[in-house]
Amino acid sequence: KVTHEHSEALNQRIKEHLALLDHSDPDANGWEQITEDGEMKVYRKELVQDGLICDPLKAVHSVGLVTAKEMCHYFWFPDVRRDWEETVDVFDVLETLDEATTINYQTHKQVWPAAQRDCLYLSSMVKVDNPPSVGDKIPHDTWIVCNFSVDHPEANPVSGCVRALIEVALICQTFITLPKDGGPITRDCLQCDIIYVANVNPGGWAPASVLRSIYKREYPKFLNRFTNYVQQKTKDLKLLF
Ligand SMILES: CCCCCc1ccc(-c2ccc(S(=O)(=O)CCO)cc2)cc1[C@H]1C[C@H]1c1ccccn1
Repeated sequence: KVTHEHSEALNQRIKEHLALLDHSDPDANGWEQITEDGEMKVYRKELVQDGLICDPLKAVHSVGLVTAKEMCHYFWFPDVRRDWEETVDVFDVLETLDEATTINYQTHKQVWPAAQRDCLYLSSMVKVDNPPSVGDKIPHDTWIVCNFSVDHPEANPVSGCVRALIEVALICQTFITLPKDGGPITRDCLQCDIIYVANVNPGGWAPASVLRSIYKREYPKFLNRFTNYVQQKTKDLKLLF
């Protein structure tokens, strides 16, 4: 459905990201694993575009106690961004396009010797109907948050920042194990499978070694911090499907 000027672009990106749900073996087609921490595996590809390091990043994870909608809600919801995002300085919502779509401006903490980066992007949370089912597991629900760079007339960029371009998706699927005793579904029955992809173009020069070490350090940290945040935030709340 078209509700705003970016609807077509958003629907196109969602379609492309959902292709990841075929759970094609991440170890295949060129992905190199850079970290493994329990259920979380982080992969990258080495990609240089116009002399800039644009390594695509992909992480797969599986966490208990939360639903796909809860994970995507807290990833999308602007009001809680500061609770879990620690590499961002300025964060503003420039425009709210509908109840699940905003246009955000943010600056990232500078990483010496590179110039500080900022991002201007659309962020939308969408429920995926009839997702491609994977193997024998049938997901209870599938949600996606898509963050991708757009222009906006009201962006008032922080001077000195280099504009980074992002293409990010968080795809979450809830799997429920019904309790043996036929009782109500509790958080212990939940398993949320996550696929996170991030394509960040730094927008200007940054030393390859610095960028690659940031990515290797920051993405696993962010995924652990964010998933722990959602488990804590939801532990005493009603399950949100
Ligand atoms: C010299 C550094 C050049 C690149 C800087 C940069 C820009 C944007 C981003 C980024 C932008 C959005 C997202 S998100 O998933 O949509 C959530 C919303 O914030 C995520 C990461 C990352 C980085 C790189 C720091 C690197 C880095 C990696 C994970 C976390 C933080 N920083």
